[in-house]
Amino acid sequence: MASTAKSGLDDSRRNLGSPKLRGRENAKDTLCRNVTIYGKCRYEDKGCAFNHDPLKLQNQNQNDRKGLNVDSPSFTPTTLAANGSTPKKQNTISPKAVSAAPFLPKGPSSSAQSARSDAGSSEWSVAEIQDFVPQGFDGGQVVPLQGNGNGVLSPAPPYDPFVTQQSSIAGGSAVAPHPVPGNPYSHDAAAAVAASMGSAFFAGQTGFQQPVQYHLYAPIGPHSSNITGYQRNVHDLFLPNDFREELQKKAGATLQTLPNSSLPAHVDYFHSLVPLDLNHQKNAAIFGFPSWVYKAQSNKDGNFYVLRRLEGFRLTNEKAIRSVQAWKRITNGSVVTVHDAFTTRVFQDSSLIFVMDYHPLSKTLAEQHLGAGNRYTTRSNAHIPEQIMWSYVTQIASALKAIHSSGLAARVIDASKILLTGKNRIRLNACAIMDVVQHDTQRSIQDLQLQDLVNFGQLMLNLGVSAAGTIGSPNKAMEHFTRAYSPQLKNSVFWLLNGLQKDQERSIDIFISGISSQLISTFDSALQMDDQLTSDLSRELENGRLVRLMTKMNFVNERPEYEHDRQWSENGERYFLKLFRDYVFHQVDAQNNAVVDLGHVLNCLNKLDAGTEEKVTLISRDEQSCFVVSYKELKKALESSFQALLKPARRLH
Ligand SMILES: Nc1ncnc2c1ncn2[C@@H]1O[C@H](COP(=O)(O)OP(=O)(O)OP(=O)(O)O)[C@@H](O)[C@H]1O
Repeated sequence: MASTAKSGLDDSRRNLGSPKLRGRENAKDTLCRNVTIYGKCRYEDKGCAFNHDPLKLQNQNQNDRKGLNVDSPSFTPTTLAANGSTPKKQNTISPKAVSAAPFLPKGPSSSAQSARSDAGSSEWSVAEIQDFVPQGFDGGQVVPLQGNGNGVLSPAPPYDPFVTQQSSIAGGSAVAPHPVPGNPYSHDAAAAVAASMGSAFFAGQTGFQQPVQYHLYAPIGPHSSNITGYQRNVHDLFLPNDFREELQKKAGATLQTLPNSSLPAHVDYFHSLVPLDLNHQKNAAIFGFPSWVYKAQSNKDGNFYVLRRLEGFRLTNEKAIRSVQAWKRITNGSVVTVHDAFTTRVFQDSSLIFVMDYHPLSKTLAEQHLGAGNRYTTRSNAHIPEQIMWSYVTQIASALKAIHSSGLAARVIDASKILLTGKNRIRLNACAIMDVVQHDTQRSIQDLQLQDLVNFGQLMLNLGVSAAGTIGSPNKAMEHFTRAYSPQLKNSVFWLLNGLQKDQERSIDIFISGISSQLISTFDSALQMDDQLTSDLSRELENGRLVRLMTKMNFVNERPEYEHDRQWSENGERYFLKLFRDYVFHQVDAQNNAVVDLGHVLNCLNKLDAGTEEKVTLISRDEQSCFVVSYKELKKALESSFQALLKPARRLH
């Protein structure tokens, strides 16, 4: 870190956002952005005023900085008292009297060890904070994230994070594949890091070392589109839009409330009931009692559940409701989990309530494919493709396998009681209910399980012929199904439909063995989906890290309670952090327009998080002071300031 007053200002300021001084006369000192992004500039010989030789520019920058860098002899940081007392306050910021310099300037060769011991002597000690020690990585794998990170302005229009993918690609994205001088993400930097750590790192393979090199964006595959680095854009850094939208809508639905509702305020340990039924006409065809479905929040854990109410049910046998215990143990991806069951009189009748998992914005298969309800389905039923039929078959088979092997039977396999909770993701929704309401059935469990298989076949048949409208006889339906689907699917469904014939042994296990080849392909689709989600998740991982970093910065910057405490806000580490905040977020272009460049922000924050040796020139708002600090020093400053906040006893007053 170095500071200087006006003397060396003009040279260093060229790289920063002062509109007054960043005119075209300085363009020769600025690397042309076309060179950065495309490797060359078409207008190099046609009057482009910017610099086209990165090497020359780098040398020149190094020469320029000699008078204004961490090695500047004029810089003498005032060390703080060894006993940790408050350092003396200074009236002005001058290179000789800047009062809070906890870290001594380091050359690139200084070791992490010595940096720690130096820092340890001051009030702002960060001895407990580990220096960033870069670990080896394959720089060739990394697509560098590089916006306008060095503060250089170029003739290209500023990067607009809100542009669409196509226009961003055409106009040059904020993400460029070419390494720039001093870029820690480049292959060269990686090689230098590896070299500085010695060959032992590679030869010895000492294993994974901490802290990890976690500031690099390593795109996690598989990558379906074959695009090159410069075509990547800001959308690649976040969840895909449609996925994000889906999650946000689901979150919105989960939090939806119903003001002035006539429903009871509390049902046992639940409150905030919102009805999910689409129609007011209830039929009792399935359970023998009219049923109502509500979303509700639990008092116990704050989570949202679905309450299915069976109106007018009178519990006569305690054992009946205890049968739900066995259902609570069924955890299967294709079954809506049952949590509890109880009776209540808060609806002014005797009602039986089942507590189930809530899956926001789900529809029933009947609503999706059979035209039931009118909220979602306005068009005629579409033919369900064979792949989707197999996906449904696989999921229901999986659900039945879990249920039957627990000695239970689903008893209701009906399109209106199967939930579609995501793209082609279905779950059996009415489990456990029949075991309570028809507890004293005379049918054996084997019989009920065989009936499950028949109901399963009937459901698939109904779904398969839904596009053909009402088909009179079962034979006609089978004919239609035979024409519409492959022999393997037809045979599987017909095998299920014959379930009650005693000519051969039947069970869900036998059925599953029969469709094993389809299971494998559905399993593969599920794995691919899993890969896709992992890849999407990894993008948010980096964003989460940067949010934490920005939170830290904002905790430290410009705290109102320290407004008049010069030790805190206008001197030393906090002052650099404040200027750094301006450097990251508040730059303006030559026309005094705000630079809205997400690439620049991410670039700076990642370098800060990694604590790179790269230096950045910070200028005060009144343009009276200028500092050259490395990201490593900024990182230390941020950490020590944050640690100081966490230790009230050590605060300066
Ligand atoms: N566990 C759940 N999570 C989220 N939504 C659910 C859940 N269970 C049911 N729903 C929704 O509640 C609504 C009503 O469900 P219900 O099972 O009563 O279907 P229905 O079409 O009204 O059938 P019926 O005419 O037999 O009552 C459906 O839109 C369904 O998507």
